[in-house]
Amino acid sequence: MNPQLQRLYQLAQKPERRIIGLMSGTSLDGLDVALCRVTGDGPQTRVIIEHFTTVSYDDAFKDSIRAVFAKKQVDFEHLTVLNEQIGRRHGQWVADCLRVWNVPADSVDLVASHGQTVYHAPQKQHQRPGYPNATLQIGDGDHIAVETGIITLSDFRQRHIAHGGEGAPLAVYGDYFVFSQAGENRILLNMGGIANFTYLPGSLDASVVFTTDTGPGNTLLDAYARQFTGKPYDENGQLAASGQVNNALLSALLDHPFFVQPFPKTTGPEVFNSDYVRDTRQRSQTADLGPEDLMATLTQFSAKSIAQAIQQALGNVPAADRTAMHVYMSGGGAHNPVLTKAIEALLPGCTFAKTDDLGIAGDAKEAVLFAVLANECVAGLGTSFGNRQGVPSVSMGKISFTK
Ligand SMILES: Nc1ncnc2c1ncn2[C@@H]1O[C@H](COP(=O)(O)OP(=O)(O)OP(=O)(O)O)[C@@H](O)[C@H]1O
Ligand SMILES: CC(=O)N[C@H]1[C@@H]2OC[C@@H](O2)[C@@H](O)[C@@H]1O[C@H](C)C(=O)O
Repeated sequence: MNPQLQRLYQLAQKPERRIIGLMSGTSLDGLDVALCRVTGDGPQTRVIIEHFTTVSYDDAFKDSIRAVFAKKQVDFEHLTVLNEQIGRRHGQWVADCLRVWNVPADSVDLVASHGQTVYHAPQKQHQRPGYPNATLQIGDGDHIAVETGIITLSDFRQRHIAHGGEGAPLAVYGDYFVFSQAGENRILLNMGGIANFTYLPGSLDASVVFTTDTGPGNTLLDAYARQFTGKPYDENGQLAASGQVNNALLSALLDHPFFVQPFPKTTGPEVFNSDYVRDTRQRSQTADLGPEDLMATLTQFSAKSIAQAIQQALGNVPAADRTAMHVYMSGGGAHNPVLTKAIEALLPGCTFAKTDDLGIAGDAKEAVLFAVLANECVAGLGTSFGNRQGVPSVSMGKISFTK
């Protein structure tokens, strides 16, 4: 037997696994690295984060990704070399982190890598007859395995699609396994570049667990903060706080087919980008809006589309479960008080906290998710989510050996 297969077989039987989860999201801010101790599987999964850091991307690396990111037409050679480059860099950064943390590579069982999404194309969006849902993450896992010397799982989204999903949101699996609480109805709301949420019933019934993207989180805020201030984001929502929401632009922004599509649904910066804002400003005759008012309006747009999606989705939840909904926020948007306060004001029936209050730092949550998915892939017994659309009952991830 290939000794690496033997190693995989052995680590699958361990009572506890040390897994590094990696996430590089749509904000292109950097690589989130979470070293986790994972025990159990499925709803018995327990995670302790031993170390967490974000390795920031330098401007040249960001620009190199932006050259292909969410673009219909790209330089194909650049995309090809970037696939290898991202894999290699991510692997090197993991090796650097392990050195800084003083953790020997051979004490780590697995790396679980999301890679970099470069294009997300659900069928509802691309509308090409005969073509399925599609999504593309690059940063090949073989490089990570070779650079770190650790067996690596990657490319998690494809099996979701092969089983009829849109390849996202995958957060639902980690949310259900790690954050479900008997007797408490929870919404786990993540606000990255794009926002999504998971509904976790206090009954713990996997067959009613629900997930969807809601639309933009920070992606538009970042694009305009970059343009207006030269900084990567609107820190603490300062610029937005100094402006007024323009209702004409807000309603025009909310008038997009994505918001009337049935749940569950996914989207990305392919749809919600500065071209969309520019066209909508022209359509609503708000092209002359100043930076502060535009930021205030875009922040309210994210808040409103998130709150609206939660309200609409909860309409399908049994009335008895709709009460006392506890929302736990995570992702970079949870640091933006203008955004979080707007959401709280729009959902007066809910209580609000952060996933940090449940023991998982909101900035680390998505990296932890991939550690949980890798744990499930090698050691999971399989959890049935019934026939819920968007939550196929499958394991995910592809395996890269180190040699
Ligand atoms: N103090 C802050 N004030 C305002 N916004 C902040 C702050 N800190 C972080 N953010 C926002 O959070 C973003 C990063 O969020 P995060 O890392 O969750 O996104 P991501 O993982 O790339 O996205 P996705 O979940 O869509 O893949 C930043 O680009 C910024 O918009
Ligand atoms: C295709 C893709 O990368 N989608 C991301 C993105 O960022 C947030 C939202 O859109 C979510 O659907 C997804 O990531 C998280 C980790 C998810 O799958 O749950």
